[in-house]
Amino acid sequence: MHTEENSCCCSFDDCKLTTEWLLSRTRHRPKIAIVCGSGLGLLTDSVSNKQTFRYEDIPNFPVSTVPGHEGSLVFGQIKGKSCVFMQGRFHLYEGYSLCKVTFPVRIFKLMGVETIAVTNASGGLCQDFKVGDIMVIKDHINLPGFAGQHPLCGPNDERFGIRFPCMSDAYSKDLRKLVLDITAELGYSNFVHEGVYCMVSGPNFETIAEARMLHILGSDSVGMSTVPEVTVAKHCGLRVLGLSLITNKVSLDYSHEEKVNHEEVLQISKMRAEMLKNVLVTFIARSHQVETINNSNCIYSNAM
Ligand SMILES: O=P(O)(O)O[C@@H]1C[C@H](O)[C@@H](CO)O1
Ligand code: HPA
Repeated sequence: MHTEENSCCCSFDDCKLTTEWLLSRTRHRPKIAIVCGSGLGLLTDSVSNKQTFRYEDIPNFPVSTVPGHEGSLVFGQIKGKSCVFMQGRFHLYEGYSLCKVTFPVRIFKLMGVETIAVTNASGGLCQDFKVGDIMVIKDHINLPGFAGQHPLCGPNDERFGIRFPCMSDAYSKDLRKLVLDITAELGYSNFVHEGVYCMVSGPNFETIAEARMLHILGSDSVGMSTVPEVTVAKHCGLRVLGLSLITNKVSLDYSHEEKVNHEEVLQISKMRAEMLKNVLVTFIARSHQVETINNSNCIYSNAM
């Protein structure tokens, strides 16, 4: 039920205030935003002219509570392109509403960002995937959304986007093609796949029966993030790229003895972050090759 109490804590005015706060403190005007998944904060290593804001210092921003999520917004340049990195994201299981979880995406939109690259760590359900592989997300299943945990529930603010956004093309086909070309050029093709990501709320990892169900439903990997951010990004007309690092194989078999844990997820992420960074650096340098979309969803058209 929608009441004042559970109404959106991130109104357009809240977003505007945060955006103006940031724009008045940085000269960077990024067109690309990158969300770093668990253990993937190292993706900012190649950024020059860095300017970092701790989340706790930014008005209205949530703070990171999960190990492997540093909690900083990093502005800078990669190959001359202005970008902004979320070094650490927010999750439903931390107790944040999905409105808070996705708040930074709307800030990026209001700052003038056009493309968002969302990364995550996930468990591989597809039996062909190996630990350390990269999955280019081609589609997702919003499992919490089926149960009403959805970032767009509540009054719709048309300044961000339309009431009933289409999600059949949430992950830009052109950006996916660009990344597949880049990974081929880098010689990574053997461990890069396209696939479907399924979001669960977490924080527990899946039971065997749940994992089997997700696999039958068509999920190639499972994780606890990304989908709300992508949904809000698509709602406000951002171009989306999603990259998932397969940090563990999800067990579909009761005889499987290995037990997944967050430390292992972080360890694999850190091991493979360099590879993902090479992909993203080239992607940032070349993303202008893909035409900017005609943003028909969002009437708030430019940075302030
Ligand atoms: O932020 P992401 O989706 O990369 O984090 C994954 C999902 C959980 O937060 C955590 C489990 O180890 O990693
Ligand atoms: N399940 C859910 N989330 C995850 C996993 C997993 O196996 N690995 C990393 N994030």
